Amino acid sequence: MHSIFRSTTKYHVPLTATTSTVRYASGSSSKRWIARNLRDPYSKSRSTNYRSRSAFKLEEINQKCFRFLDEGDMHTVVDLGAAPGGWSQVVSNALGWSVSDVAGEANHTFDPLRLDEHTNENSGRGKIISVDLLPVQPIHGVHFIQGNFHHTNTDALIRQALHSENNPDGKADVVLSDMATNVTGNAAHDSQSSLTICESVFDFVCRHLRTASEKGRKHGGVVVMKYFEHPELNRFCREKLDPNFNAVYRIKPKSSRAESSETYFVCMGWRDPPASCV
Ligand SMILES: C[S@@+](CC[C@H](N)C(=O)[O-])C[C@H]1O[C@@H](n2cnc3c(N)ncnc32)[C@H](O)[C@@H]1O
Repeated sequence: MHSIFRSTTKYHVPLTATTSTVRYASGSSSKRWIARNLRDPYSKSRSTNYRSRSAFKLEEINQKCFRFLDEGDMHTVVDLGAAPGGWSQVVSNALGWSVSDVAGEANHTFDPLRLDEHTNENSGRGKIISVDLLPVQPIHGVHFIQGNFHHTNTDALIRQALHSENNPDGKADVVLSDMATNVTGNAAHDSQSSLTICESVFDFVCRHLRTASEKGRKHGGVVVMKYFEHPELNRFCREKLDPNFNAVYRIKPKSSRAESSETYFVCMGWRDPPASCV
């Protein structure tokens, strides 16, 4: 069984805890945390499928938004804030790469630096470039870059990874961002960080996203980005997203905890980059 551990005050408690493991926890907050996870269908199913609960959010977004990841011409995806790798697993699956590593066995043999040698046996299409401050265990089809998304050298590494013989213009078909800074508990500070991330992701999109016309499809050139409510977000959406995409949706997946203000912008059909992008 694939189990992921979360640190509590005194003990490591498996997320896949069964009622028999509840006795290892101490303190009422640990008990509340375990009880919540036992009730949570997404945490339970995570033990057999994905590395993170977040993976279900992307699955749901994909289902609600024309299954954009399943389009046969979706080849190049950038996943920003990828650790521990749930979203990258969903994309790897959608692009037809083997997901045997989800069960753990392929982690020992797969070398992401030798993607070409694995192409035949896994028969996936395209490339997923995943970025995070934290390490991500190998996933088929994923080129992982450990670094700070805000740093120019990380951007240079992404640019380099995007360019290939099969992707000569070095553009991405999809940009995903589930990035979030550590929650401080200060709502004003946390939502300000979220706005800053959204603005940086938009700048990234300006540099790296393929347009709808380059794609030849109205909904081509897709961005999914997480945000937390902020008074300035409506302005950001009105000035940056609405004019530059053919459709912009705000989606709160069922798998996102109700008590969290996290929501996702799903932007489809990147128009020709605005003057402000240059
Ligand atoms: C909610 S987690 C992402 C979960 C992921 N989508 C999954 O399904 O496994 C947010 C991630 O954003 C990353 N992050 C936050 N700021 C970042 C930055 N400046 N550069 C790169 N990664 C960052 C964090 O390290 C964290 O792993």
